[in-house]
Amino acid sequence: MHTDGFFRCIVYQSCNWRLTKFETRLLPTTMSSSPRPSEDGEEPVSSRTSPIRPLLDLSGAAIQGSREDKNPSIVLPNQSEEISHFAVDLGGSLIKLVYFSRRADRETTNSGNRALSPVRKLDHLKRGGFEAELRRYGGFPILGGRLHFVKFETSKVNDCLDFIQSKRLHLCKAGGAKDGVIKATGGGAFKFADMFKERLGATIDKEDEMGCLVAGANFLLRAIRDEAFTHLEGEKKFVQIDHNDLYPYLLVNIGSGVSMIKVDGDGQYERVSGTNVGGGTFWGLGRLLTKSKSFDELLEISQGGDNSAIDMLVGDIYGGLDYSKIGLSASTIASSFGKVIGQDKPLSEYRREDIALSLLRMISYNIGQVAYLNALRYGLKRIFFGGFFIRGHAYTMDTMSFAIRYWSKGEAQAMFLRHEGFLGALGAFLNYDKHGLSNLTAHQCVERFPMGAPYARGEVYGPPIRDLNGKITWMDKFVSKGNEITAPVPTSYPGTTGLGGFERPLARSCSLRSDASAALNVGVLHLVPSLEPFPLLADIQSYEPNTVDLSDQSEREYWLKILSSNLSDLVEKAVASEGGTPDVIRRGDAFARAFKAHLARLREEPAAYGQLGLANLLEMREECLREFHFQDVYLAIKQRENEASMVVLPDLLAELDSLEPSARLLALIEGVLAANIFDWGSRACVELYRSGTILEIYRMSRNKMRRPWRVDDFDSFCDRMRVNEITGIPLKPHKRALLFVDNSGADIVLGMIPLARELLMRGTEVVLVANSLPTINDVTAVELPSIIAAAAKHCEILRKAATAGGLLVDVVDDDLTEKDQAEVPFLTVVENGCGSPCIDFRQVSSELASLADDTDLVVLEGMGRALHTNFNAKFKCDVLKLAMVKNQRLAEQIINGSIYDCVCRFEPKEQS
Ligand SMILES: Nc1ncnc2c1ncn2[C@@H]1O[C@H](COP(=O)(O)OP(=O)(O)OP(=O)(O)O)[C@@H](O)[C@H]1O
Ligand SMILES: CC(C)(CO)[C@@H](O)C(=O)NCCC(=O)O
Ligand SMILES: [Mn+2]
Repeated sequence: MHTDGFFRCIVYQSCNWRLTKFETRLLPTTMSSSPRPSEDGEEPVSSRTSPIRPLLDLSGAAIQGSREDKNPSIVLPNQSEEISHFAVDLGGSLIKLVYFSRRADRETTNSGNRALSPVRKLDHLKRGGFEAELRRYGGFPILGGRLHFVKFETSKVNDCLDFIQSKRLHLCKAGGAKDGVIKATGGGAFKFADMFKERLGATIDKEDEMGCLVAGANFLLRAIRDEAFTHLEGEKKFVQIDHNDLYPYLLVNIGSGVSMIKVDGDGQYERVSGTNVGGGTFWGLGRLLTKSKSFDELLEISQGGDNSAIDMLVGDIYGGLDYSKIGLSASTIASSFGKVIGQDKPLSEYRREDIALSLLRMISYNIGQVAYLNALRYGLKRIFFGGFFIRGHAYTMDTMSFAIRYWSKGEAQAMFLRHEGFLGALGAFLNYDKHGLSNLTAHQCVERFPMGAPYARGEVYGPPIRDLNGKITWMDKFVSKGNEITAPVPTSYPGTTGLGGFERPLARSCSLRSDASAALNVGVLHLVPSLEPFPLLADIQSYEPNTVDLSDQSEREYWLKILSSNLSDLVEKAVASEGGTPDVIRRGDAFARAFKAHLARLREEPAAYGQLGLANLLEMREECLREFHFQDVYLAIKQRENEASMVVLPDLLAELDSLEPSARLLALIEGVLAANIFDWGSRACVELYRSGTILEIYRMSRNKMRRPWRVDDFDSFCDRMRVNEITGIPLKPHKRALLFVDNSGADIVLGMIPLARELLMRGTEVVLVANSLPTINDVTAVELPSIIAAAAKHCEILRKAATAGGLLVDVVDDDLTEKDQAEVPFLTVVENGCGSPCIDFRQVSSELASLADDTDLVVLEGMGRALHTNFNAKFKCDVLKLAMVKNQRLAEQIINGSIYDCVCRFEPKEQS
């Protein structure tokens, strides 16, 4: 949504249309003022869903309306609403389906505001923005869209075909797919080929199973940040994979049977071993022996088992003693199921729980051991386990990790993959030509965990949901089911003496959830080609956006509690923001349930969605609101505060202009800090608003601005900003400053805009960097131009700079001569690519990234951008971090201070 203007250019370019004719008309970026809700409740439009570089059907495309229009609409009459294609892995036990979707706008409308100046756009294009990108991606455009993961039991292949038909996946030709051809792998690609032809009229294009597994694993390890993890003694740890040091590794895919593949690079692999004792063996034998109805039931009952009732232990043979000479303890399993031979008992006299556990341990240890031997054989240190046998089950993973660690004496490491069972399907999917997906990297992938979609999380729960209403209804059902799910299943640890060949694996968090909730481990993967790492980060490898790591339990609890306690207030505002009708109330309710379910899930399994930081939590809340079509909860508040602040602006500017340069700079920084108090995301501040008007609070806040602030680098900043005492001309003016702005109202109007003006006066080009999508009361890139226009009415400098920057093209500015134009630095606006109050500099809009070259000052304003995230981030240029701390705990933690303390941290570019 947020790069419409750019989008259009790309579309034309990639189709070799002549761009010049429409160029000037099309260039102003326009944005629809808020994210458009999707018609299908399943897929909310996301902040990071950028529509650039899609494969669109442009036949019959036409300009709508008058050609004299500044921003004519383009109609794409033949563009279907959603372009999808898919690939399947038809395995012995399960069918895995990966499908792609994107919601192409039927027409790209031009209503709404301008977020980027045409000048900025031209600039970017001149730099060869998209040409360079196309080159980078080997000439193939990358699709923006979403990848969904779904699985079915192979015995229910008809359900899978129904699903494909209901989603009309087979009718799509995008992604280089040939008419009626489906990429498929696994044995079923052969077995079910006729059935696919009959039911769908589609031909199966068979892809080699091993090649697909490898392609899928390599893609995941490269493109998904928190994909691989270790699991030892109940503890899950995400592993940051160094892409330059990934190969060689051993891939062990535990499906029905097991394949072991030595992987040396992209497309370079060899299947070195396999074993027929695999997932099918566990489930098949388990079902026979325990009468379990489902695979998950079998796993679940194993948790209440004691395998010493079934297994023959070393102690059973050695009269209770260890066989210490060869390093075996009495509790080592000497022979799985061996105890049974001496007991003339029928099956019914054994506990099914005990049988399930014996079986699980037998199979897991065996696979672990064979894997280890193969790793040893080829000198491989890393073993990645895939396949649905793992099922994200803590005990299974612990057992296998234990085996690997034990046998390799700690030399080799077992790692697991979040998309464990989807490797093959993903690999087959990547084989579609020309979608360029294989070139995607982690910064272009954003994983989302939508609630309420019956088939978005790897499982199918019901018929496709067609609209929001259906989704809400489904939410009701999900949550009533979810209540059972999210309550941990009591797990009794058997005080067994019969604990395996190794010490007993301690799977602490091994309460097993039913499918619905466990499946949340796989989200919907949003592919956003227009995201890039911010080039001014000092070191992207070591960059960690989150200041506070929520892996500490009390920390996590604290923030989860804050989010829960703020929820009812938020829902109330959300409902009011959309008119408060009974329908909206229902929607608000569904949002609250969904978000509570997320929180409950995280409480239970903190690593459920990958590594958890506060930024992720806050973003999840915004995403969840968008999922239930809440567009901009604080819109009315933002507008009210903007207007109230604008009234004060002229007096403030006059007051500032009466000061000497250094006193003025201080007043400006004080102003930014004081105005940063207006934060509807902070509970403490919301309490304040109950007792005062905006101006009263602002004045109070200003009066409290006594230096030294808790973090106070003002002197050093002031020094960097020194001016010639006689002429008043800055000694070392910055060339370009990027101001990352925070809240609407006083924050932007009385804080950041005056600071921008000061920089402009000093000859520095200023770019205001704001969010692409609404979040709390933060100002968005779409809203900024009109705020600047209003401010420009009171200020010549702003007016000239904004006109020069192309922000005020609608205002005919007769006073601005060409000479003026050349002299005045630009004031422009750019969106950051985010929809949350925090910023992860590994994933920003390409427009923002393209501005890095000439930037020598970055100003990060506000708690979210400068404290929760990026407080410790290092940049390649001068950086000023300004924020008022509006949370007591955070103040204590990061600045050893207290609530309402201020941070003015200046880190000059390191002189090389
Ligand atoms: N809901 C489930 N139903 C059946 N098996 C399951 C389920 N969940 C996990 N499993 C386990 O996963 C195994 C199947 O894993 P996977 O889908 O990776 O293999 P597959 O592709 O079907 O088999 P193969 O590759 O050998 O043809 C089953 O044998 C079983 O052990
Ligand atoms: C036959 C396949 C490859 C089918 O996915 C798989 O089930 C497997 O690797 N089985 C193990 C066969 C063996 O190597 O003994
Ligand atoms: Mn398989």
